[in-house]
Amino acid sequence: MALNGRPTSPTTLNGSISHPSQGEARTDVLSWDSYFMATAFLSAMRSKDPVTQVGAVIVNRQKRIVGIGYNGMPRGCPDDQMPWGKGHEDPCENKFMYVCHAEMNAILSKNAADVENCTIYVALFPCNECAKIIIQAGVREVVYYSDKRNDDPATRGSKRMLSQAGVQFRQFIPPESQIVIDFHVIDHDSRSLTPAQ
Ligand SMILES: O=c1ccn([C@H]2C[C@H](O)[C@@H](COP(=O)(O)O)O2)c(=O)[nH]1
Repeated sequence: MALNGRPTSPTTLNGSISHPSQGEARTDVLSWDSYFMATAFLSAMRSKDPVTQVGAVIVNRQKRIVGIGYNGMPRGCPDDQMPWGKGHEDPCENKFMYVCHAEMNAILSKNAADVENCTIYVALFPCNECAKIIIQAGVREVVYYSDKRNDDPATRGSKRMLSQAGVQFRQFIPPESQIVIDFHVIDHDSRSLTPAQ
């Protein structure tokens, strides 16, 4: 079964289809791209933004995660005391004045000396301000999921800068329609992640 060319069966923690016998390695595991993009979306689930939740994950050349973030208020600015709307005539009453973007948070949270030559996985194509930070940090590749703002000046400017700076960008096309973590089907008592049969 396929939907828009994609398989419809969800990828679950135990793998979706094959059940190799013991002694054989599982083969239908998540690809690296799916793994990191799913992690970016998991991070986005922490965002308090009521409209758009963005997650970002930075991965080095050894496939290690060296930074992760989501869009949110700056440290020390309480979420419940900051504005989350965007329709106020006073810019200081709109979220845009304050929210730190996911990409910036991922870069600033790095647990490595730097993020030179890393890849950043992002739920949404980075805006122009994030592109500046990505370029200046030495990130060499952007993998994005949504390009829904491709007509916005912020996205057009971003693509212009990334292209000029030699930062590659490509869209992630998910090979699976879902990645499911269903705690109810995970067998607590088993040493494998295979649900109880
Ligand atoms: O590259 C980006 C662009 C935007 N964000 C964040 C900033 C805001 O919290 C939302 C966008 O809000 P809208 O109400 O959808 O305009 O997304 C980001 O983290 N990275």
